[in-house]
Amino acid sequence: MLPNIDFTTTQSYKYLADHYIDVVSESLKGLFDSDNERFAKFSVQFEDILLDYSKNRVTDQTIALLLQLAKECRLNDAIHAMFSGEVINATEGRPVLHVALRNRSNTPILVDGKDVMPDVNKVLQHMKEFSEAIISGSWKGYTGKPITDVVNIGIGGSDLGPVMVTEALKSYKNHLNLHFVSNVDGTHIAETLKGLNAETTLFLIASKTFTTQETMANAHSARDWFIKSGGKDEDVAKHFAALSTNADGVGKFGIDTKNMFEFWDWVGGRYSLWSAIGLSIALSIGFENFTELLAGAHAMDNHFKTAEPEQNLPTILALVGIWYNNFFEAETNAILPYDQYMHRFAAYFQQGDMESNGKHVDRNGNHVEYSTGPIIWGEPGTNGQHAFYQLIHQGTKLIPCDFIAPAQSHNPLGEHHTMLLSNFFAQTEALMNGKSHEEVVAELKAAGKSPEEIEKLAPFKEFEGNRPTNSILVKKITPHSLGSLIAMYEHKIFVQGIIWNIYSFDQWGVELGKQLAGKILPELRNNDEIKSHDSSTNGLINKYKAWR
Ligand SMILES: O=P(O)(O)OC[C@H]1O[C@@H](O)[C@@H](O)[C@@H](O)[C@@H]1O
Repeated sequence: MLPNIDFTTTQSYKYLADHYIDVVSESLKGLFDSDNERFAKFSVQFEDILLDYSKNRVTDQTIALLLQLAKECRLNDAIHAMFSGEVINATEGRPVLHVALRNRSNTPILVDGKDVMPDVNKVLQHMKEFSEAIISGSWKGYTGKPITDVVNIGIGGSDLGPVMVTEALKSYKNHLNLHFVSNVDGTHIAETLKGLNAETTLFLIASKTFTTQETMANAHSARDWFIKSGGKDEDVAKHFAALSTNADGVGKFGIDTKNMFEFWDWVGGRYSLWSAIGLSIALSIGFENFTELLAGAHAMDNHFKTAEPEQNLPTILALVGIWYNNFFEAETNAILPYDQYMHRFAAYFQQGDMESNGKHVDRNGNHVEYSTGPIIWGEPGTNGQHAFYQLIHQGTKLIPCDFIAPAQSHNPLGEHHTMLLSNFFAQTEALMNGKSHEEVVAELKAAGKSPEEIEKLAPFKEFEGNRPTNSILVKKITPHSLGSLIAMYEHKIFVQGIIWNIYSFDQWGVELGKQLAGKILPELRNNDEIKSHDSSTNGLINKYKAWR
């Protein structure tokens, strides 16, 4: 059982609310000036990942109170409940065990009294054999040629993780060309299939439920294309594999169950890249590297489970996030990787975080009276600097940012990486220090501006500063460190969900739109005038019918 505590009724919450009044008037610059030990105090390292959270609007007391909050919300009990396979996804009646998928120590994890590890290992073995056969070319297509292209068809959690990881680890990639089709917009599959040869293409139909409209539509179109290109029904087995929990659905689609890679209902879609859903990753970077990704995540799991809260990276990140979300009333959290390979990292955690903690009902079914999950967004640096950083620096909104950068580049080209990192360091410093009126005046004076011009221009050139950031410096983005980094954010989301007393592992909020689309679809199949909806929806549908 998860604890069930309204965090706003805890003693630490009340202290934090009072304490906030003091901290809000403090400047980060001042906090650094008055404490030489600030970096040493407010940074933690786990393996090759350094989290520096010193550029946050926190004091010793803030951190102490936040840690007390975690304690009062019985975070440790919640962690124990997850890792021991309790049914913590109560609205779906399931345990939450993505940690079992990467449990490299193989210690038994029980669901309904049965150890899940033998099944986990069996699927991993299947993934190993299959990926090795495809990569080596010993697996042949229907005309005897080796596979050159792999198309993963899936959406949401069955797409975002594999896309993000295969991009982030592109420098580990082998000769196979990877493609991802997610959108039901026919353009996505049509454009992808354009350059492909059916004889050498492998489709992975990735869907936990094997009922998702988009994925099923794309899978059928892929099958039609395959048959039209010359493949026969009996050749489908050589070119289609399924990654799913739904064996019946897979069978009905016509995929040989020998080519089905199973996972289980205790794996949430947005936590499934560690499961069979990761097959495209294993194909792209090889099974050894895939297991390194799992090992990195497992190492972070152990850290999360055992490290003291004040040394615990996911816990610290979560608590600092709560400080901004619930006291400063920050609405968003930007994730800004200074690594081009990680360009889908923020998009990945948009689902990871927002589908998990975008909930307004607590674990008792009551409407919460506090803010829950933040809006997650971001793009890689330095691109973002030339796009939206203006608002982060000088806008009216407080945007806590996570800056992530590798110390070592996979492409050490001239001075590029040094330049990239100089921006990484400069941005967090600039956001913290800002630029005072005096500094702006001195600068304008030095540039030869008149006193009138200086007076006019100065306000526009000033930066208030005091804008908080986390810096996450990683030695190098490897399968191992990336695994740890992803798991760190996953557990951050978990901790926040525990404190907000919400269920982080269901996603009922995606259902209503699906239901309505199902109702509207048949209405679009004829040319009758539609009157059954509100005037806006009727008007739009009828105009669409007139224009199509
Ligand atoms: O993997 P399948 O079952 O196709 O689901 C794909 C996605 O569907 C969405 O509606 C959400 O429920 C996601 O959590 C899920 O990842």
